[in-house]
Amino acid sequence: MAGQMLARWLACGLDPARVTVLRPSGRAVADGVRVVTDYPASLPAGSTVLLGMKPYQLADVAASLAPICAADTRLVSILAGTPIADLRRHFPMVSDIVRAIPNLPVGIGGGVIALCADQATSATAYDAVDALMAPLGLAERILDEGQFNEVTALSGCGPAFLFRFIDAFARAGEAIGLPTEQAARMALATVCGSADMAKQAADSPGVLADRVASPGGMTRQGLNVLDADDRLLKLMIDTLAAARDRGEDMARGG
Ligand SMILES: NC(=O)C1=CN([C@@H]2O[C@H](COP(=O)(O)OP(=O)(O)OC[C@H]3O[C@@H](n4cnc5c(N)ncnc54)[C@H](O)[C@@H]3O)[C@@H](O)[C@H]2O)C=CC1
Ligand SMILES: O=C(O)[C@@H]1CCC=N1
Repeated sequence: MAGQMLARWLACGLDPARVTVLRPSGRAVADGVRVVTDYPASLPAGSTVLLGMKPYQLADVAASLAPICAADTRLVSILAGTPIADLRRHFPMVSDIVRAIPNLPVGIGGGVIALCADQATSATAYDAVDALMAPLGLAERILDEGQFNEVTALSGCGPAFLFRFIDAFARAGEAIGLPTEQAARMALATVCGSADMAKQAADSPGVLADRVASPGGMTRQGLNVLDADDRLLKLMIDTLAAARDRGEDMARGG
């Protein structure tokens, strides 16, 4: 995930010489970006540190990273299910901490980045992190951190659910008799065109769906299947709730 963010920042003109990536593998990241496998003795003044490892690694990483952070270090965490209070416990010397949840399309500038900060983080630092996210896509401030697992389920995990939908849509086309490749191509183009249209339309997607349906026609018959007993809605609610609940487990150390 962090690699996608960095790729977009670099594509938008970030000077690679200003970036250092710490990754145990030491594998190169991008031209001009320094990769290290161990922590430096100190961080440059006013550094912004992006935590992009797995959530369960927080304590291990903090044990080495916290001692080299200073009061002017700015910390941005993308660790799912990891509350700001946990970050504060592991990085007591850092005052500016922003919790963020990006999603994978940030790599092409079409992402969604949820942001949250507590009262200890300065407005200037929060604004700066918000501005940093601007080239990645839509940055949304979440006022109540208690909703962060819900947000993560919707926008952080969302691309996976939508990719699964596109795949199922294409396979359904194949199942009713279309050639595999053609069904995949047409399904994806239909999703992209519909998403673009929904973005530009004054009406909600719910209204647009009804507009496709000619009275007594084919679309209505299909919508009746999706709508019966709120089948699709219930499936989406169950999907997001399961993802949200996992975030709550992770916040409890599970
Ligand atoms: N995959 C996604 O769409 C999203 C992921 N996240 C969060 O991003 C984080 C990473 O997830 P992914 O990118 O999916 O996993 P990943 O396995 O692709 O990336 C993990 C990264 O951590 C680095 N790493 C491993 N051990 C480390 C250590 N000891 N110190 C420093 N770096 C270390 C690895 O080099 C690797 O680049 C997680 O905390 C996840 O919750 C948040 C939003 C969306
Ligand atoms: O699966 C996960 O836990 C992370 C959080 C959002 C997307 N990937």
